[in-house]
Amino acid sequence: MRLTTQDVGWNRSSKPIIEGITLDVQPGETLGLIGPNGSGKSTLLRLMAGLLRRPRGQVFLDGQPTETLSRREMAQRIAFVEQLAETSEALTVRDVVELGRTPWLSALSPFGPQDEAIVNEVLDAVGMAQMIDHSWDTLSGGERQRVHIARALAQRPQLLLLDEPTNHLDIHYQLSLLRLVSTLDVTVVMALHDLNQAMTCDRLAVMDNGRLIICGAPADVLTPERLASVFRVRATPLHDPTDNSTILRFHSIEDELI
Ligand SMILES: Nc1ncnc2c1ncn2[C@@H]1O[C@H](COP(=O)(O)OP(=O)(O)OP(=O)(O)O)[C@@H](O)[C@H]1O
Repeated sequence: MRLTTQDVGWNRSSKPIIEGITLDVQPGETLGLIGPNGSGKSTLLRLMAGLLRRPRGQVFLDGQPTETLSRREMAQRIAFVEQLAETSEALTVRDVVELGRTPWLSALSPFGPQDEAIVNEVLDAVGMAQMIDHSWDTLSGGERQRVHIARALAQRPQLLLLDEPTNHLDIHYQLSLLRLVSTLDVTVVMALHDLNQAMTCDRLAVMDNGRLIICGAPADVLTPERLASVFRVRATPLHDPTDNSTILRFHSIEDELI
C-alpha cells in the first residue's frame, strides 16, 4: 500500500507541533522515522493512523484520502503500535491478540478457524505462543510489547505503523522484530531512536523541531554534518567484516569540547 502525506500539520493551543510534512512511502517500503526527542515523530504517526484530527494537509492510502474511509476500513488497512500502548488488565494474551481480528469480523463472519490460525501464527512469530493464556497484568514490559506487535500483525494490515517498536525488548527480540518487519510484505513506517537499527530501513525520514528535514537512503541521510546539527553527536563508522556492514559508534559533541 502506498502512503502519501501532503503538507500535513498539527497544532496544540495554536502552537505548531508539526508542519508541512509531505512524504511518499512506496508499497512494501520500510521507512524509518528518526529525530531527537520531541521532534514530532509520534505526532506524525498518530496523524497517519487517523487518531488525530488534521487541521492542515491530507493523508492518502493508495491515492484515497483517509477521511473518506470509515474507522473499520481504516482498521482493515492500518495497524498501529503506539509507545506505551495500554490494554485492559483483565485480558489474557490470547484476548489481546484476538482483538486484532475485530475489523474483519461481523455478524455474518464471526471469529472462526481462520482467525484462530492467524492468531496462533502471529503469537508464534513474536515468540509468545507459550504464554497464550497468561494474564496481561502479569507480563513484563517486553512481553507486553511483543503482544501488541502480535495484535497489530493479526489485523493483517497493508500499512504497519510502529512507534519505537524495539522499546523494552531484549537484544534477541529487537533483532528478531527487525528481521520480522523486513520480511513482511507490507508498507512499514517506524519511529526509531537507535540509528544503527534505523540504517537497516529502506529510507529514513529525519524530523527536527516539527519539520521534515530530509528523506532518503540511510547513507545519504546520516551524514556527519546532519548527525552533528540534528542529533548533536559525532560518529565513527566501524566496519563489521562478518556481513560487510558499517555501524556507527557515537560520541557526544560536548565530550569533544572538554
Ligand atoms: N497533546 C499534546 N499537547 C501538547 N503538546 C503536545 C501534545 N502531543 C505532543 N506534544 C508536544 O509535541 C512535541 C512532539 O511530540 P512527539 O511525541 O510527537 O515527539 P517525538 O519525536 O515522538 O518524541 P520522543 O522521541 O521523545 O518520543 C513535543 O514537544 C510534545 O511535548
